Amino acid sequence: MAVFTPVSLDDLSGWISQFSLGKALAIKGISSGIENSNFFITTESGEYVLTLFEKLSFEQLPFYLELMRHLAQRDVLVPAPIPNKNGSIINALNGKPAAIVTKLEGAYQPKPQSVHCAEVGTMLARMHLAAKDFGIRQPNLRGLPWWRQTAPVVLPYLNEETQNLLRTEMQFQEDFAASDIYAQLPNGPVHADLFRDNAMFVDTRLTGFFDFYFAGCDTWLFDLAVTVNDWCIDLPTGALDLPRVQAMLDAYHAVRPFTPAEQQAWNASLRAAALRFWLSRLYDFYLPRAAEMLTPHDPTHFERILRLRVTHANPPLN
Ligand SMILES: Nc1ncnc2c1ncn2[C@@H]1O[C@H](COP(=O)(O)OP(=O)(O)O)[C@@H](O)[C@H]1O
Ligand SMILES: N[C@@H](CCOP(=O)(O)O)C(=O)O
Repeated sequence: MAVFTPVSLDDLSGWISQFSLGKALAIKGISSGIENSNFFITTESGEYVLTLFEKLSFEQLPFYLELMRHLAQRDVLVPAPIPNKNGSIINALNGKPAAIVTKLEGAYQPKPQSVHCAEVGTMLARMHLAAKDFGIRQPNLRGLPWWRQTAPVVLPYLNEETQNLLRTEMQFQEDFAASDIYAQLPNGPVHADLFRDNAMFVDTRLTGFFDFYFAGCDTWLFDLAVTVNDWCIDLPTGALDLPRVQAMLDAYHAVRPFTPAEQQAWNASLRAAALRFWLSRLYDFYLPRAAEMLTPHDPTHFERILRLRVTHANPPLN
């Protein structure tokens, strides 16, 4: 897995002349992508990542790529899209919209420690602040309206007790989204999928966040909750690891202090973040797309996390 649309060095050599990157020297498919065709490319100017978008269209892509450009220009560590000589960052290659972005150094950290979580907390807060004045607005396409559509579709596949959990949580989240507290939460463009496999490290130094293709406008707290629910847990049980949670929250707070409304909304946001990925994993598990070649992610992981966030006291925001 998986390069869906092949690109040869010959294909690249002609196409790359529209950029000021010099001649193409090498191209190598990246096997780990699941949505797009990704390649490491080497040109006379250095190493980059080339992505051919398999599902997102020319009309949909500007939100994601312009957001990355906006963030990179403000020194947030994200891949910077490279413009062609006309300034365009999205250009057709082999029939697909394509983009070249800078290559982040390092590798993803499968077993993050507090030091990694602190780096992520700092950069996440910087990213939220830097995205505040981004000009394009798109809602989180995996937000409450999508949960409303998806919950009834997956419910028939669940046993009665699990159906109850899903129904109860949906109602809880409807009430939360309609509350005065929710209306006071700061929001803006967020990554919305900042799992440990979407950030690169060299040792303990964060080199950047990538895979912005679930980004959209949502509360900053939701983004932090998604991140904590993946980076700061014991993977087999889903239980929060307090030192890592504290490291991430402290680092975030030092850049962008939490508001009183956020302190009250933290628990509900951790639950919302668990629900979002439980639903998408249930959907992919029970209703896989026809051409899907992947083993779907385990939905019970986020069911466990949701149950824990509902029943256990979660560390507060300070
Ligand atoms: N800018 C980048 N710098 C370095 N590596 C990258 C970059 N973008 C993607 N990659 C590598 O490509 C892999 C697949 O990228 P990803 O965005 O997850 O693809 P997909 O959206 O197809 O799932 C990542 O796991 C990472 O190893
Ligand atoms: N992080 C999500 C899956 C999103 O897919 P990605 O590989 O493109 O990040 C999950 O774990 O369910």
